[in-house]
Amino acid sequence: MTRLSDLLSITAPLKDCSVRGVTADSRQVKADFMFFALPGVSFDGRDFIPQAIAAGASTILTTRGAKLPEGCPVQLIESDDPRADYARVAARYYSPVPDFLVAVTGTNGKTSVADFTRQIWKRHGLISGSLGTLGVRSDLIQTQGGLTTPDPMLLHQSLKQLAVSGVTHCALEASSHGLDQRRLEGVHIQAAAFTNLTRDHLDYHANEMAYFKAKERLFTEVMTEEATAVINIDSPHGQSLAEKMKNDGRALLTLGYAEGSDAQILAVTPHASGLVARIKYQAHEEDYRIPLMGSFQAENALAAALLASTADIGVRQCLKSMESLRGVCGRMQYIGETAKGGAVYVDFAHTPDGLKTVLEAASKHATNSLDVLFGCGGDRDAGKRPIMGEIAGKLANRIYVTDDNPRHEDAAAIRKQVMKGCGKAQEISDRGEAIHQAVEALNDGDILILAGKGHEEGQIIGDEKIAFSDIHTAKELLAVKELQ
Ligand SMILES: CC(=O)N[C@H]1[C@@H](OP(=O)(O)OP(=O)(O)OC[C@H]2O[C@@H](n3ccc(=O)[nH]c3=O)[C@H](O)[C@@H]2O)O[C@H](CO)[C@@H](O)[C@@H]1O[C@H](C)C(=O)N[C@@H](C)C(=O)N[C@H](CCC(=O)O)C(=O)O
Ligand SMILES: Nc1ncnc2c1ncn2[C@@H]1O[C@H](COP(=O)(O)OP(=O)(O)OP(=O)(O)O)[C@@H](O)[C@H]1O
Ligand SMILES: N[C@H](CCC[C@H](N)C(=O)O)C(=O)O
Ligand SMILES: [Mg+2]
Repeated sequence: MTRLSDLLSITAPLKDCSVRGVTADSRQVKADFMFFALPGVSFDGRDFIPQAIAAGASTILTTRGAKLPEGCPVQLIESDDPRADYARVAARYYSPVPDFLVAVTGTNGKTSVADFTRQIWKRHGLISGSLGTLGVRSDLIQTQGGLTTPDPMLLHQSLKQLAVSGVTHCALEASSHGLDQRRLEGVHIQAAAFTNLTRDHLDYHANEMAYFKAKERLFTEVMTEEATAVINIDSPHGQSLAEKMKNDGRALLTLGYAEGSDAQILAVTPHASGLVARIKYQAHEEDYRIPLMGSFQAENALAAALLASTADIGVRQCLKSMESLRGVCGRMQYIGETAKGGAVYVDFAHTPDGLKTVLEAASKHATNSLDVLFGCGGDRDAGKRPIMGEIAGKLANRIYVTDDNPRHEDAAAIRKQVMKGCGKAQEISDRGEAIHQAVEALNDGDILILAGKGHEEGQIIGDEKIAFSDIHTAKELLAVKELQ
């Protein structure tokens, strides 16, 4: 039985009591629960304090200045940072967790790096897992994802489930929302990686600097003092973060094309079935055959190798393991070829830089036309839409603008904003129909990238999620057999 004193330090007038559950959602409260009343984006959790009390909450933790009804027997705890307290309490509520936890942040590449890190550990005989956009992944557990960095209670519940199943090493994705909302406070992060930072989520963060500052928290406030920072220094933000880590005397491993990186990429040569990356580490140069499509994957694989090495494995051994990596679901995933010889890939590019990166990478493999099909999600950064249109206009030949997850926005209005950037595109609202037309148009040597939805198995329209998958749709069109 959990006691309040197991979850936080209590001093008079607070009294110890049993806690039968912890939640930040009044609708989940039951007798003897601890309720965290958090001001949010759509609601203010403090408005639901009466409901939580009626449902049986025995303790409420919220912002300073909150008042409970006169004579109410419920204990009130005031806090300067109730979200951080919520996460720390969640961490104490669920144990054990895997012994060695690392996290990955950055605009693009988090899922890929987390998954590759899990794979490299496995290769070295460790029982490993990953947790993020794809959900929870280990040899024994596979659950669908919701948020990239889940709500603290779900996060710690998942970490416990992994630990109980034997997982000792786990890589987590740290989203900017998650870091800003303190979802990772209380997680014992022993190494953290930074991939890159480009435009995204400016609907949520005030500007790019605020977006970066949220990501930076992983290194300056969340990871442990002794943790190693693994930083791709090819972007200005990566450079400045690495500088900061150095000045603060933190353990640091840098990577990238940049001269002076601890692990420097000297060249990446694409091949029909993958890449050859020439990497310099401690004055020694070596070619690694990485069986992944898209030259950007060399950076992700290298970040994963360095991150995995922080668990006391030699860097060189981890670098060698890049040669047995498998692609990640929905990230530059090869689906198949049409009868005429056009190749189809599904990718999760949903940011301007992601789209540019994937199209540039694919152009190295296309001997004929490079085609792209994409849309933009609703209730997300609208400013990126015309920019993505422009990028497609510059880098692709046939362009199909279609619906992504419109959520609560007018899908036609979203498409119009994308089309502003690329007049030459065909606009086809129905995504299934658009994929059909795009596949039909392929000729020998063409490459088609279906971008933006990757692994997703649904399309969110309003509050509804209808079953839809780019992967299944394309496989059906190409008559590729599903392995299940
Ligand atoms: C903008 C955002 O990030 N919102 C997240 C946040 O919601 P919030 O705290 O603002 O919640 P709110 O709905 O305003 O409600 C405030 C409080 O009142 C409570 N409440 C509400 C109603 C009620 O009846 N009773 C009650 O107690 C809520 O539980 C909450 O504690 O905290 C919630 C609980 O953890 C999340 O579910 C919710 O994610 C929403 C659904 C979401 O779509 N988030 C996306 C944008 C997100 O987080 N994405 C990132 C980025 C991915 C990437 O890098 O690309 C991710 O990590 O996935
Ligand atoms: N290192 C990279 N640099 C630029 N673009 C990348 C990189 N890695 C992946 N991408 C692009 O971003 C897409 C998403 O990759 P991934 O899922 O690994 O990123 P993520 O950061 O986890 O995304 P999310 O924020 O949605 O969780 C890929 O499908 C690819 O198009
Ligand atoms: N983690 C990203 C995924 C976006 C995927 C894209 N399909 C969309 O819906 O915009 C987000 O929540 O912004
Ligand atoms: Mg992700």
